[in-house]
Amino acid sequence: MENSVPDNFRSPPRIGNLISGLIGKDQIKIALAIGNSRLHWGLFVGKTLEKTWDTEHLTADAVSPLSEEEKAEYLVQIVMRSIEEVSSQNLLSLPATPAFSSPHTLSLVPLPLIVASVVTQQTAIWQSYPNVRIITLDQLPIGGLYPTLGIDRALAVLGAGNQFGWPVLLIDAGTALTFTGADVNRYLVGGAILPGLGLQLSSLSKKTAALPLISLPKNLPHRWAKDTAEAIQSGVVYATVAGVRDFIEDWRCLFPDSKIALTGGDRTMLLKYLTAAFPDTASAVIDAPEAIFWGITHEL
Ligand SMILES: Nc1ncnc2c1ncn2[C@@H]1O[C@H](COP(=O)(O)OP(=O)(O)O)[C@@H](O)[C@H]1O
Ligand SMILES: CC(C)(COP(=O)(O)O)[C@@H](O)C(=O)NCCC(=O)O
Ligand SMILES: [K+]
Repeated sequence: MENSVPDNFRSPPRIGNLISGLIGKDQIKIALAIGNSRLHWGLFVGKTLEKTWDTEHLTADAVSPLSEEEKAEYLVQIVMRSIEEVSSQNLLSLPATPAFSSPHTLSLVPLPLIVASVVTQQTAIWQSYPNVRIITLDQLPIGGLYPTLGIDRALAVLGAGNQFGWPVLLIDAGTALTFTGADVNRYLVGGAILPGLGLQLSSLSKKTAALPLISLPKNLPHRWAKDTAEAIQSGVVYATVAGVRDFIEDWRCLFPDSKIALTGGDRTMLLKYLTAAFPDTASAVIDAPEAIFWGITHEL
């Protein structure tokens, strides 16, 4: 996705026929969950989540020179271009009807956008979108939230609880690795935050003279490494899975029948390591890539 003002910014955007037909019907809503690494998009038709995808953050430099009107136009175009990109990959499994051929100018009919963000600078950019709603903690049907809790954590635990049942522990393997647990009354029990797998690796290389930037291993590595890259992988992976296991097992002592759901960009790798190291613990974990969007469903 473009990160600067597109060349053809002032030209009318091209719209897929399918989508343009649905716009007039007021059925499509776009959810944008802004994490610390990237933007997470969800396309809803009615209350059904049809598609999710990720893109990069927008840069403030691309947006700040624009007037308010231009910002609005630019953001509408960003949304539509993004949808076009994913829709060319077989976006909507909806039946096409003749009504879908009616032309719309998107700048006149911006799709409703619902934003949940933990990145203030990115929130500020999206506030210029003409038809935006920003979800805040006080709107969520979940008790015991503290004021600085990340909206991503609150929505994802809500979504996982609604989908799988309560109590629930939601583990988000994103930029940060977070645990968020709620009881049978949809009341926040509490949680924890540590650096995510990617962040552990990048911070080691950024804050040391000798350590290179290493990527995550494809599988559970050897624990007792004899070169630097493998030593970093071992340290990060074994310490993280041990910690994750400890949080899960402690939660299961408190709530033996609880569901445990895993989301976030590193969830597949984390689950692979956990499965190899602690199969019993891992077998209780449910893959839930869309947890935050299930939480947003409630807000549509
Ligand atoms: N295509 C990708 N781009 C960026 N990060 C990715 C990608 N695929 C997997 N990841 C992993 O996802 C992690 C970030 O998780 P994500 O849930 O996207 O973060 P956030 O919600 O905090 O923006 C990174 O640490 C990285 O290892
Ligand atoms: C903990 C987080 C940084 C996680 O963000 P993410 O990794 O999903 O981008 C975010 O939820 C946040 O800024 N939380 C505020 C502090 C709290 O939840 O207590
Ligand atoms: K996240």
